[in-house]
Amino acid sequence: MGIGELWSQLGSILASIMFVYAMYEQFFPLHLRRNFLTYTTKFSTLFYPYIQITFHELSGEKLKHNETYKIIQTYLSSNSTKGATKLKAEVIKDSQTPLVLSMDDNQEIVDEFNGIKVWWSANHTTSKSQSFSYYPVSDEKRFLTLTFHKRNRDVITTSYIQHVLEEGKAITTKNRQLKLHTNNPSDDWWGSRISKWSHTIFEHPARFETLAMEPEKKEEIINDLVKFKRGKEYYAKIGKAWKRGYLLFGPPGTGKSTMISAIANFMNYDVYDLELTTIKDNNELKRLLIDTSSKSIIVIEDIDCSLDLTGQRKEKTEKDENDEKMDPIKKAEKEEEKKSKVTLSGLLNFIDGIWSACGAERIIIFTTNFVDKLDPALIRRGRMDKHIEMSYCGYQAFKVLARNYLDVEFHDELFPVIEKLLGEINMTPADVAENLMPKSITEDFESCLKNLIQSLEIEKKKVQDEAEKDKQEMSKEKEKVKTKEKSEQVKENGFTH
Ligand SMILES: Nc1ncnc2c1ncn2[C@@H]1O[C@H](COP(=O)(O)OP(=O)(O)OP(=O)(O)O)[C@@H](O)[C@H]1O
Ligand SMILES: [Mg+2]
Repeated sequence: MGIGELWSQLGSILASIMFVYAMYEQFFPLHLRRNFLTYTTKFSTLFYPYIQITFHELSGEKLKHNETYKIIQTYLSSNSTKGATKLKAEVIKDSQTPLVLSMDDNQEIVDEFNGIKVWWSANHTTSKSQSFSYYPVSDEKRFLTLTFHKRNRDVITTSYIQHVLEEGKAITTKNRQLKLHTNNPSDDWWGSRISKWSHTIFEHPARFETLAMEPEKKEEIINDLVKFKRGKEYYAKIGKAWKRGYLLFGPPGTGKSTMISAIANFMNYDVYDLELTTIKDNNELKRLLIDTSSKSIIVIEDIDCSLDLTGQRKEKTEKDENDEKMDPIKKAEKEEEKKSKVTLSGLLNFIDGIWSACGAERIIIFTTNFVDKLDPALIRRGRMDKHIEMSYCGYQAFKVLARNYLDVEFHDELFPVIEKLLGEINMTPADVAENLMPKSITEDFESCLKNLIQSLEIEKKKVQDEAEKDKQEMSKEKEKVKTKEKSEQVKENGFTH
């Protein structure tokens, strides 16, 4: 029997004595009864050296589930499996560890904080009231009791409870299954009953360890993210909303989307994939933002194709040139997007307007293939705090892919050849990865490396041929100019040399 339980039993004995006393109350005058009660209460608090705090499962008039109770339960579940002898198993929704063990009723566990011992017990009471109510009320009321010594009152009520809540929240976040949200077309937002976002479980396997890029650059991004995650006090101190913007830019297939997944897994954040095309106006954009949760990444992919944000300060010829380079799917999407009335200023407000500070710990990521074409206002520092270039595959990035795809760290003969070729040829990590992938289960790693070398050589030849062609055309062009100049000279002077 734990100390908390012992004292609560002593309390019940005292209550029984008082009950017996009440039965005989008619034999005692009122003033004597009052004095007796006052002195017994004083007596018990004088000698009872412990304080108890209870946390109820249901709270408020409508008996809603109490968030604090759940958080404490999560905190205790990581300790209770060690301390309690009777455990309760529960299935938790949206958790990576669906079966959670917690201490059963009337069990007690001991916790320690800065050398101070505290006791937690799980209890319940069963009410006998049968009153009719519109809100179905459970007869059983559960609560957790925290017992500690009076002398530790300050530490427990301030630091310890705070520590329990923070730890509990962190465990909940860690065990939580990540979600990928996409915005529903506003025509479907029926009043407030249909959610603005739909979600699915986010299970992308991308990690920073499997992301192919230069190690120093990767390290820099990881450090930036860690600093951001731990930056609650810092952001409060400098008076800035706790959010950070990343702009990922680079050619198709260099890993921008993969990087977003790696960031989500690393930070343990939900992803909100914002499809601007289905948003009718700035007001809808604002409503969507308000409906996102903290600890999340809001992503706008291919911002250059989203709306006409890029076209506002762009000359027509440049635009046409981009449209030609763009793949047909993106082009069709762009046409569709023109229906939306979201404007550049609406988007800027979305990023750093006054209501973008509702909720905290959020990362906003834009991706683009054409960074130079974006409106500078959209990507200036402070909005997009970090600009990350995702580039063609270098040797270090190739080594990561070779490890991922072939489990090979080095090859004396083939790695140096690949290093040289990657120095000469631009190939995206997506293409390198495709070449490294074994084409059959019998294909060995050497053959895959040779496939890559072959593709790089074909690419090199193509580049050389094109350069040669360009050179020839240039000299033809020069020749033409020369001949033209000569014939003009002849016309002017009326003779030839
Ligand atoms: N840096 C990388 N590291 C690991 N894998 C990569 C990397 N870049 C590309 N890949 C591989 O190539 C595929 C395509 O990459 P991804 O979709 O991330 O490119 P992207 O830059 O987003 O392209 P787009 O501009 O067309 O959207 C990925 O599924 C991944 O397998
Ligand atoms: Mg992408």
